[in-house]
Amino acid sequence: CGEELLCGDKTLSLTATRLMGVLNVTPDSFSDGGRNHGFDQALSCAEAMLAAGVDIIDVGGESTRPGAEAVSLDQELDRVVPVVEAIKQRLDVIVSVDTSSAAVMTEAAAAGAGLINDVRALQREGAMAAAAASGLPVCLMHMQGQPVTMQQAPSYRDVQQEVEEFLLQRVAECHRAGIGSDKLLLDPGFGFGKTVEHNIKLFSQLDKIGGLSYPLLIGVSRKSMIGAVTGKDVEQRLSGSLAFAVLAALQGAAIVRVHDVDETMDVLKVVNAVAAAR
Ligand SMILES: Nc1nc2[nH]c(SCCc3ccc(S(N)(=O)=O)cc3)nc2c(=O)[nH]1
Repeated sequence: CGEELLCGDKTLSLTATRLMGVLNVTPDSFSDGGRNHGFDQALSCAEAMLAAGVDIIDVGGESTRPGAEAVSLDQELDRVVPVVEAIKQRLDVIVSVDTSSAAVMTEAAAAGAGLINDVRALQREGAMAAAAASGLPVCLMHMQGQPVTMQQAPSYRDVQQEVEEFLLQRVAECHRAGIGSDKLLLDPGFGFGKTVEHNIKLFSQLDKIGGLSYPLLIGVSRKSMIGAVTGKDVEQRLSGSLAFAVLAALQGAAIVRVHDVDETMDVLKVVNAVAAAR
């Protein structure tokens, strides 16, 4: 895959595994017990993440955890756009917008977002055109079903093959819309319509998806697959999350998406230092 990603007015070097910090601006985000990230809290959180060394801050206004209800477009716009704008104006960091809605992509791009992170891989009405018009790089993620029901009965013939086929299909659609390969990242979507077994199997074969020669974005931080393996609940999943971050980086992930940025930054510095010495 290319060595650099053009993210609006900033470039992201992909020669080492990069860090994306999660900034939930939803009242019921899954990992912080619903502590409502108001505007001021969001900004100070963003500052702290930048101080920790994150390369990207991912701003999401729709909770897409299992069982999450849909959010209105206006709610999402009100939550996301002011935060993207403020971070862009005050901090020197790439802002990604975690959205599936065309209008949020357009508004966030105008407000300075440098990356579109769509858990629905541009399948919503108008999303493909909005992403193409923004000129921004896009992360295409696999999800089976929709958040409200996706964990009820996930099933695959061959999870790795089906996720790969889906992502390649979305890549072809992007090419048809004029979004070049240099603007695409792929993501298997851990926890999005998959059992723990599906997630672990998928994780063990990351190199096969990475072999598609697109940069991979990996998001397993604090997810239930860690809980299943360690027996720990969501506040106690730091060690498990760090282990998965190391394993993702060792398998060539371009970006890891995490909540615990301080700790993961140190882990990636160690992994990248050893990788660079090879
Ligand atoms: N590209 C990308 N964007 C993402 N945005 C999110 S939000 C997480 C929603 C969630 C929470 C918890 C579980 S669970 N049941 O596995 O613990 C699943 C999904 N995640 C990702 C991800 O991975 N990639």
